[in-house]
Amino acid sequence: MPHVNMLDVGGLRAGYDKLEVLHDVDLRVGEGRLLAVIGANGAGKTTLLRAVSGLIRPTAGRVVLDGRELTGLPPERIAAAGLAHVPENRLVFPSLSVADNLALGGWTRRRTGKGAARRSYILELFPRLAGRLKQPAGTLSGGEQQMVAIGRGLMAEPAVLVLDEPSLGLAPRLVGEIFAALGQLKAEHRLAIVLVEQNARAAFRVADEVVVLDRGRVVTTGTPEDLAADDRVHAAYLGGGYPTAPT
Ligand SMILES: Nc1ncnc2c1ncn2[C@@H]1O[C@H](COP(=O)(O)OP(=O)(O)OP(=O)(O)O)[C@@H](O)[C@H]1O
Repeated sequence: MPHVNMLDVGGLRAGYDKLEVLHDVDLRVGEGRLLAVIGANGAGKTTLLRAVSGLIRPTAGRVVLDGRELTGLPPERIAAAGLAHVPENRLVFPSLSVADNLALGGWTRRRTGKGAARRSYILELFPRLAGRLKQPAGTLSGGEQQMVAIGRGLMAEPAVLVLDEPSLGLAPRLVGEIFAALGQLKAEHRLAIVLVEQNARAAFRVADEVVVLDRGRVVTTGTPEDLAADDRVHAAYLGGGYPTAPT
């Protein structure tokens, strides 16, 4: 069955002042699919997510969400069109409770009256947060803060979720819980997900497709199985030990 492209990025160029960081980047993500973007430090992964979500303005190319062209729109318009961006460093409002952090994420959808239902599905996804709703978000562990940051993005009922290094600095168990939630979001809620990750091994386990970014260009793309069988990708990003055939 063909996958509907929820996010279609083509010929994207973007950077900072006169520095072009992304040169002609293409990527597509279908409904219910997860695309992992991997690459060395400075490859342009964060810049790519910023350009897609409108935090920086592309100088060329297109960003199309569910058939609607959003290129060059400000970030709040892109968010309202259905794209949630969970940036690096799990930004939560530290003095606000978990419940208030989540409620802020649902602000743009407050008139739908479905806030309570959305919150309970986020608590099913991240059961650790259920007993901590009143706790100030700044007192949570790093992994729990990451869950709040993702939950806040989900409160806006996005069709596309883009995440920047959600595993950074977290214990393996928490990484496992977060990646399991991403698997659930794509399978059960049909979200299209773009996951930028340094932890390529974890990303390969949950991805349907992987893009390798190198100095602002897509150099390889394929399924995790195909890429794990590519010696150069394996040596550069997986560091050996990844099972190239399902066991
Ligand atoms: N605000 C900025 N102003 C100027 N240059 C920037 C800015 N942010 C990033 N860059 C430059 O853009 C390039 C790509 O950075 P980016 O953060 O997108 O890479 P990355 O792949 O996400 O790296 P990392 O894995 O280290 O987070 C780098 O050369 C970086 O120095």
